[in-house]
Amino acid sequence: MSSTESDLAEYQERRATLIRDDRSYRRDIQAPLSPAEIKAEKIVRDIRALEASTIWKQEHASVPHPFPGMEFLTGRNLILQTKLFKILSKMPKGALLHAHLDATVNSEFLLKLALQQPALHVKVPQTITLSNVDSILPEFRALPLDQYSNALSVTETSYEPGTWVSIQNARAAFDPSLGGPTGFDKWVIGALMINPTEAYNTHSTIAKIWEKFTSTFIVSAGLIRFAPIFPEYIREFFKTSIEDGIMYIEARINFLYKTMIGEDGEDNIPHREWLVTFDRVLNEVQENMKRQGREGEFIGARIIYTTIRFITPEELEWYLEDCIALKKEFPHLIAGFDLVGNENELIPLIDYIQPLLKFRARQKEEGVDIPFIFHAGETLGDGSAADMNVYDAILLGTKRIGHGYSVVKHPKIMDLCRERGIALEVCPISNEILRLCSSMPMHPLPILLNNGVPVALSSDDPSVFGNMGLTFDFFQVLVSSEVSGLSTLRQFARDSLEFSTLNSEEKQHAIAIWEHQWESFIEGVVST
Ligand SMILES: O=c1[nH]cnc2c1ncn2[C@@H]1O[C@H](CO)[C@@H](O)[C@H]1O
Repeated sequence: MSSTESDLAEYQERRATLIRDDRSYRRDIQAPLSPAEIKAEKIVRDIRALEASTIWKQEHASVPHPFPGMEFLTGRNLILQTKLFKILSKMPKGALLHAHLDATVNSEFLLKLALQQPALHVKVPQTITLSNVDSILPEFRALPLDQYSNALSVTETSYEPGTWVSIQNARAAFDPSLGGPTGFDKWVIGALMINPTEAYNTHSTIAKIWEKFTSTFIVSAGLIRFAPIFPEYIREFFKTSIEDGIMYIEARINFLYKTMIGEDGEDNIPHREWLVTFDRVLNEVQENMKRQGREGEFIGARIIYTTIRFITPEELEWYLEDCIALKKEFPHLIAGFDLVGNENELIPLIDYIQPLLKFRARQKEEGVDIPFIFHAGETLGDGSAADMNVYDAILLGTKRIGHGYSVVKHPKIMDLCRERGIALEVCPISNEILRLCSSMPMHPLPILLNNGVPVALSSDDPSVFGNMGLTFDFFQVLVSSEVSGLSTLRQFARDSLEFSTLNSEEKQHAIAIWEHQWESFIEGVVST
């Protein structure tokens, strides 16, 4: 070798060492790949490269500036056309660890469920017209029989503001100039979802998008918090999750309302009945899977108890006691406790510190174990109360962190997450739509991965964002990094089980099933 050749070789070696060192914390490069995985990895990377230079480079009438990882709501239709999406939709995803139950079922499906319920009524503060239809929100409620209304329409000038109209009537009589019944559906769906114009134009700040976001939950609560709909809603959530390759779920349920409305229209069904229903549907779905010989595809679901960060510390005590009582009665269902809502505007964890510390002691007395699984750091703030929530979540012993978007600002926290195995439930599409970043290449996920922080990718509120299942989030991540590949997605799926609240035996069982599914998936990729 001439001296320049040996210089070059030495340089290449130093370069490789530096890159290796820089990536040495990454969890996705630890396990060796099988020959089939190596092939599949290459196939997927080739397709990604091809689609980056075709689909994502072409002009499309409705997508003025396409690029891989672009704003989800604008790029969604293009994503659906890719081969990569088709492949990922078949991938076994492991567990879904971060989803708010009341935002998990396709909005059109929810509306269909609602239209079958004669008890459900709608009211509005003023007659709906062409000029206000986009800004007036429907309020839904199931009424007792003696309060059923025979008012016909919310679009007639004779409509008396604030009167209940049965949703079937309201839909049938929705004015033809507003699109008739289809116009009614469009109006309701628009109130249940965030559309691209809102996310990227009219509401494109964190404060404004949260206003719209929060309003969708108020509208949907009127439909979901109704005993005849609740079980069908959960059933659909499980069914569609299974179809997307999700085998286990830890769903956050909002227990802020202390009761649900019963079939008779009375608002008096307590939380324990909600859990009885959840358990029943879970068992039915699992039985059904078993009959089909598919029990491995759905090993279960649990609940993370949540309430909202605007209650007072005194009120929190009631919810913590409620959570303990539910855990005692349904130990297999309650997986953890969390506080949710817009961290930028609501009460920080530190203000709840007394009841939260007391919760630990109360659990000891009652002989139960309910881990905190806190939302924290879902913010752009640097040292803001929302950013500081990360410190309190860690000090309070959180098992995982919901979002943790601001964790990358805190090297010590990243070390602790890596060392103690505190996984982050990262929700890429949610973060982008809620305006923390404007596209996936701007998302801090690679910083977490390179620091060895365990990550479980999650969908958060798929019915509001339109990212049903986990395939869309996996897709956005895969097309936005050249380091990440199929083995990165494998690690997310595996870690979602590893950092779940399953006990070690259940985990082993789940991971064994998942590994089997993964092998078949890889075979499928290789043989296409
Ligand atoms: O990304 C999120 N961060 C914080 N809170 C959320 C998020 N998504 C939904 N919720 C909250 O959960 C409740 C419904 O269960 C809603 O009140 C909503 O504000």
